[in-house]
Amino acid sequence: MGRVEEARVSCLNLLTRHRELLVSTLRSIQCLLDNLLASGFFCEEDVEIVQRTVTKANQVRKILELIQCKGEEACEYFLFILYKVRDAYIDLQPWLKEIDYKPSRDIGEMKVVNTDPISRYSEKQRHEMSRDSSFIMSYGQQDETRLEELYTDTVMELLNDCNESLGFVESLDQLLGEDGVFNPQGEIIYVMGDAGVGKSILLQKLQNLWSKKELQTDTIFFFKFRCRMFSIFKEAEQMSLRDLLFKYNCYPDHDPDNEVFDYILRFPEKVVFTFDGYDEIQEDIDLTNVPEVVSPEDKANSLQLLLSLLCGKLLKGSTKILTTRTGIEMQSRVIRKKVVLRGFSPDHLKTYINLHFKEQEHRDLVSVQLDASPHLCGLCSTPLFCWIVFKSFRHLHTMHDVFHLPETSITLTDIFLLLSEVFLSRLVAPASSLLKKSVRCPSETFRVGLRPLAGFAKLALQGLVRGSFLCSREELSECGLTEEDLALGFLRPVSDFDASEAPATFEFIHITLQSFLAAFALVLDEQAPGSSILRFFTECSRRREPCCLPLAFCISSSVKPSEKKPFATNEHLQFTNLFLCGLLSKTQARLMGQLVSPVLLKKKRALLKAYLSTSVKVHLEGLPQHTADEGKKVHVLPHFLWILRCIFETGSKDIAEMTAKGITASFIKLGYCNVYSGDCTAINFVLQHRQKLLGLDMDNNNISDYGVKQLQPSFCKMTVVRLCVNNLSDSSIEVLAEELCKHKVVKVLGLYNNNITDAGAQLVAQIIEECPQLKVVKIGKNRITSIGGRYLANAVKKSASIFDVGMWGNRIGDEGAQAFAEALRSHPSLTNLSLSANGITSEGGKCLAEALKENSVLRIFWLVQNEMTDDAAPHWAGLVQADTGLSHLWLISNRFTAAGIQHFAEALAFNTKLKEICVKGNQLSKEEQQQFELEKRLRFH
Ligand SMILES: Nc1ncnc2c1ncn2[C@@H]1O[C@H](COP(=O)(O)OP(=O)(O)OP(=O)(O)O)[C@@H](O)[C@H]1O
Repeated sequence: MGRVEEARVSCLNLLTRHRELLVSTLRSIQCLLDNLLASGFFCEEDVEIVQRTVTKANQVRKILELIQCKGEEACEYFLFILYKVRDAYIDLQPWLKEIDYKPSRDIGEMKVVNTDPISRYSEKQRHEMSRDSSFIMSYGQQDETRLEELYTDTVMELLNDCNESLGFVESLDQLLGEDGVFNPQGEIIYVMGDAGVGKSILLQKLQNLWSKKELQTDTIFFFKFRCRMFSIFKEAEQMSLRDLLFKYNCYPDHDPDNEVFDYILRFPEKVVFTFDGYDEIQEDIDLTNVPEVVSPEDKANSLQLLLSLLCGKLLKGSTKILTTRTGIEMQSRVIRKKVVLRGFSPDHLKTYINLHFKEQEHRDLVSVQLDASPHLCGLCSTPLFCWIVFKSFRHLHTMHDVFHLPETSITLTDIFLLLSEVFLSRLVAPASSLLKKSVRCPSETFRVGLRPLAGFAKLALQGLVRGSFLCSREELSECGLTEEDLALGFLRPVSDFDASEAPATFEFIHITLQSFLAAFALVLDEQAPGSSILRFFTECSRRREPCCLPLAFCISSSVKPSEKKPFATNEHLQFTNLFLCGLLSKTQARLMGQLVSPVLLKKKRALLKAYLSTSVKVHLEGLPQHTADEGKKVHVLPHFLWILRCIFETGSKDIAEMTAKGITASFIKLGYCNVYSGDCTAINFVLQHRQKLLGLDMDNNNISDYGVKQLQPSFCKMTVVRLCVNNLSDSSIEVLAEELCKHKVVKVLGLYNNNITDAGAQLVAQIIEECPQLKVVKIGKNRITSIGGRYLANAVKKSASIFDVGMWGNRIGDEGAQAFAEALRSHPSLTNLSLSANGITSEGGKCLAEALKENSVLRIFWLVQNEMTDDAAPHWAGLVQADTGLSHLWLISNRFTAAGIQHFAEALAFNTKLKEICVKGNQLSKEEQQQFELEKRLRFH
């Protein structure tokens, strides 16, 4: 008997032998019946017989009975269905594997149609998601762009739980994968980013890829939610998990036995959720009395369901991507990995220009204008602002033939005025092509559009005061807005899950636009007392702790949120303040003077000026200061940055001058303040008025080369320039070298963890050589090889001021080490040097040890994570024995064995100055390590 024949025989037998298993496990009966009928193994009557049988188990028994009567081929086809429709018969897959089921050639050619509810539901989701995600949101339903025609990658950085960089995400697949997971027990992929940086678009792209099966994942269900949607559900409305998934997302058709939901509960790892805009959850939900949801059947408040999903009380193991504005904190224990979006890099920006403008002429025009303005480039690194600028450029260019982007000091207010002008220009749009080349006159456009503009502004302000991003038709008409006004583009409808009626709920196309319009309302309001323009300043200046209460509540039910507004984030209010400053600036006086009484405008401007002139001083005085080597040092809060942004927006030199005077500290720490390149113009705007020298620590921000260019005029007074972890390339170092070498006041230069190569290292070497006060240089974790290492070592050799050099995590190798050895021989000032993680072997190590014997100044030396072996050990032991003055020697994680380490142990007896020598992480057993520690202790005490 041939193999095929054998297999056939075994199929029939198999069904008999494993009948019990099949009866107890088989689900999705309908799919079996559909295929057996379509293939002709069953007739209509067979199907009816099965369907007439009452319980599922009996239905399976009946099918088996019938199929076995039909013979071997039918039995094999039956198995083939189980094999082909994997998702529906997932429980039987291990069994098929165990019996080593392989379809015969004949059967393998037969058709199997997947009519299983689970697969159908997945297909339905893919279909709907493809439809919903294919276009970038429609602005005023006037122009839609296909996602794939405009989507451009952005910079995505992985962070650990302490917000330290773990590198960059290279592809969207990687976002879902294991890279950067710092807490495997955590459930949430936490994506943070500033306003308009592209969080929603990123999710949309993921959804689109999944819908086309182009995302590397074996998940079969995808549920997308916008967090602000949870405000649509009435507080009193109780719903179950099933409702949330099916009623408010996508309904499974033809699923009489609830197989889809059962499947989701059984295999949560097959489900992806995206929750967009955690920061947008509204504030007035009282969580205190809501019970924790742990059962998928229980009804609960929708927000409670959301929180239970997020922290894994429901559907544990499902993939959850949550986006939020930067600054909203969440407990690390529920976070699996953290990603921060940094916007467009210069290369991304180029790609985006090419996608956005089809005409080469426009591409060239925009590129030239951008190249001329690093400030504009900085703003355009935020995709939303970039989109507005480009869209306005295109629109105004077509309408008026010639249009240039605003040049030097374009502000965010300018950008949103431009967007409003584009929207309002629809009211004055030329009817004939003759008028097409009309002269652009923004004030006329705003004057004509004042009624709807004032209406939208009022609506925006009302929403902000209420803490709401959504508005109803009634609210629209209360603000005097008509159906036609909707077509201007400021608002878009929100799906309220009842497609049968005209949309009843609307939202502004972007929250930042709502903030802008709210500021407009504050300026336009002639009734309220002038001082009411400052209402949001007062609210924002109150210091808040980062909020993570809702999830604390989820993790431990004993924690009760004490604050009434647990989700509050005030960023949209900060934006309103910023736009207020812009609208009241002198630059906009002509435009605004046409819309509001000039007297009132003047009064409001005076109030604002008085407030801003003192606010930095007041803010700084309220912060703890301490005195360090560099003088009075203060670590500011992000609110400080907002004040600077506001001051820049006013464009007032007077205010900037007063602010600069108000900074009494000589060292400001702006680390982890979320400074992005566009902010550097604001910082520079104030700092250029400062007379005295200043240290500025801007480590761990998102400054990039554009930002450094913006700061150029301020470097002349900077004694401390700390720009670690800021995505800088060599072109930033060019700017620094030019300025720092010219002014020679710099004492500390921090460039750790950027993208500096040998060319940049050569420029840093120049700074070391030419700046006589420079003491500290941190340039670790860049891309410096032996070439750059040599430049730096030669510069260090010549410098008489430098005492601390950090080179950790480059690739200078033995050649670089040898150059440093030369520099170290009797160096007069260097006391602290790190050459850790630089690929240095025994060869380089020996040179360093020998050179150090002639140096009595160096105190601390780091050679951690290199590749030295035992043959270098006697040289280091010799150094220890020479008792040069070295107090700390770190040789952790090299390749010394116990034999090598023995040299150190012996040398210790001759040393009087060493306070620490650490050799952990070498090739020592636990006992050998303990022995060394013991000998160390004997010597040190
Ligand atoms: N990767 C991208 N490629 C092309 N355009 C983008 C990209 N990201 C964002 N945009 C543009 O910027 C606009 C705003 O982006 P998005 O709504 O995703 O920002 P966001 O980070 O969610 O902002 P917010 O926090 O204020 O809600 C988009 O409508 C789109 O025009």
